[in-house]
Amino acid sequence: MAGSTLKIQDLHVEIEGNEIIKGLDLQISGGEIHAIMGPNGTGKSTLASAIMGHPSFEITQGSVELDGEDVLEMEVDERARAGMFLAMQYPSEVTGVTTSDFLRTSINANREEGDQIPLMKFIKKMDKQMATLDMDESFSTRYLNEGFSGGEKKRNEILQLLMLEPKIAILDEVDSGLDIDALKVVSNGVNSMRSDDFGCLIITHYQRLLNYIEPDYVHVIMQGRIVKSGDAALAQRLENEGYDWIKEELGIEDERVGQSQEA
Ligand SMILES: Nc1ncnc2c1ncn2[C@@H]1O[C@H](COP(=O)(O)OP(=O)(O)OP(=O)(O)O)[C@@H](O)[C@H]1O
Repeated sequence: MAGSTLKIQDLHVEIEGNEIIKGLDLQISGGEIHAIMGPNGTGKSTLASAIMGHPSFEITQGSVELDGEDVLEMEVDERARAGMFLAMQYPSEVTGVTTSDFLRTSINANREEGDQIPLMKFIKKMDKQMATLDMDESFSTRYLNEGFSGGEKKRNEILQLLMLEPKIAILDEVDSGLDIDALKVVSNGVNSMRSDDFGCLIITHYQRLLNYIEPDYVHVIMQGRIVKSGDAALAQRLENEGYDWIKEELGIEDERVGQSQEA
């Protein structure tokens, strides 16, 4: 079967009683790269966390389905096993667990008991993907993200993407903290995943990343909803003109950071 489809309909998400996502619709299918952009505090990371099942975010309305299966009924590990992946904006440091052990355990957790990845196959794959990402092999034996620089953490998130080969990935600001060379390397890594079996949602503030990973669709989120969609040219316009023209079009006077407000 070619590609999976993640379908989000009328999603409403609250945190501590504050509604952040207010009726969001989005569909991502295999073969498609979507980018989502929007001012600070408009709910981009909230959307990513809610889709992946972070317990702090309460979904009060709407649905998220992967190939017709109710994602919201799944535990976090079931979502990963179903083929969903999140590269986090702020990856956690995990002392005592090496990057290599983490990756092997994660891959095997997504496989059936009798189908665990053979050690040599795993090592070969990891070496290959670390080379793709221009990562020194010493990272494999370091504790997960411990003492990694901001850019190294982001590379490590993409290493997980390449190793786990999800059907649908959400990349939350993978470009933040990357130097220019690293941006290209990370983009090449993401582009190497491009196929009909892979759909991707890229959360970013900067058009620059989208020069390297060309999106099929660009969406703008404001006030917890997608208020505009287009192609790569939309990202270019945002880069040149900012968000004011969209606010004017929609009659949004003040996008206050961190406050619930009515549209
Ligand atoms: N754990 C939390 N407790 C309280 N409020 C939260 C929490 N997490 C997020 N929020 C609030 O939810 C709103 C949306 O945050 P979110 O991180 O989703 O925005 P964002 O669009 O990803 O922002 P940015 O572009 O700055 O990364 C913000 O006002 C934020 O302060």
